[in-house]
Amino acid sequence: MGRITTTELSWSVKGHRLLDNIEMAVHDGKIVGLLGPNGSGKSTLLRLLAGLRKPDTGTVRYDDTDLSDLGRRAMARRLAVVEQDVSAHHHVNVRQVVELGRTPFRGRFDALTDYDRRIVDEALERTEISDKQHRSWHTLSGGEKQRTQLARALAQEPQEILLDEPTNHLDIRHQLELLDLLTSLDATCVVALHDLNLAARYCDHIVLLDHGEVAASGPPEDVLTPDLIKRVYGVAVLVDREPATGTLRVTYLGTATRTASTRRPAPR
Ligand SMILES: Nc1ncnc2c1ncn2[C@@H]1O[C@H](COP(=O)(O)OP(=O)(O)OP(=O)(O)O)[C@@H](O)[C@H]1O
Repeated sequence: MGRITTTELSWSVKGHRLLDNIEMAVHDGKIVGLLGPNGSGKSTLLRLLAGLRKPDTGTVRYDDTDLSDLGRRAMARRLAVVEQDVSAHHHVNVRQVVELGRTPFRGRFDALTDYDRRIVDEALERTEISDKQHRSWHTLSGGEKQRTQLARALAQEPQEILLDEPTNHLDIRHQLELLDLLTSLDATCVVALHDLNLAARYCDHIVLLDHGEVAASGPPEDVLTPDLIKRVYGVAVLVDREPATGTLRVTYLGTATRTASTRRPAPR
């Protein structure tokens, strides 16, 4: 398990600040939810955390090491990324996609070891995609592709996982299973989500983004408040606790006037 810390992280495109002064600390084994309206910067932040974009200012640290000092292979051995738009895998089956998760641990021409195969089997089982392991990638449904990508990530045996809206193609059972699975892992997770109730139920901590800035950061009960949700999303909500489980519950009452942000809108 690893710790992820960002300090004064900023990123711009053509003079427009898309992320501004992001301060975030994700502790070992915790699940941090990235929330925020469309275009608020969730995917961009995940890309910076993954080292796929270089920040203009600020740092990303994994444990005590600056991301820029971690080599690509060292990163691939500890960090798994489950992206929103799953990349196309041509002429490969599900199992071969999941086997890619073992690449950082193998030499270029090395065959899979028994250990590799066992880890791949387990990843396929935990994501309930074993029965489709010989199916061609391009024949999968959106949810099956998403579960295969998660299996590839698990096959990496990562210390940290970054997930960009991993539930968006999943039916409700698989949404709950995916988040239960993340909870059961020995890994630190940062997950971009749109569903406030799933975030309330599964996240230890929430970072709420608005126009590339942190509007609020803290435990779900501090961030998922009617005032903040109205201000950031422009939606009136009722927040209470579900009587049987005591879980925080957000009920959408309707759209409301969104408090004007001081931020400039991102470029179109
Ligand atoms: N390379 C780029 N060039 C210009 N604008 C960009 C670029 N990358 C991201 N943006 C803009 O930055 C803003 C944040 O985008 P991002 O994809 O991070 O938002 P998001 O919170 O993940 O949104 P969604 O919920 O819709 O997935 C958007 O307005 C987007 O259009």
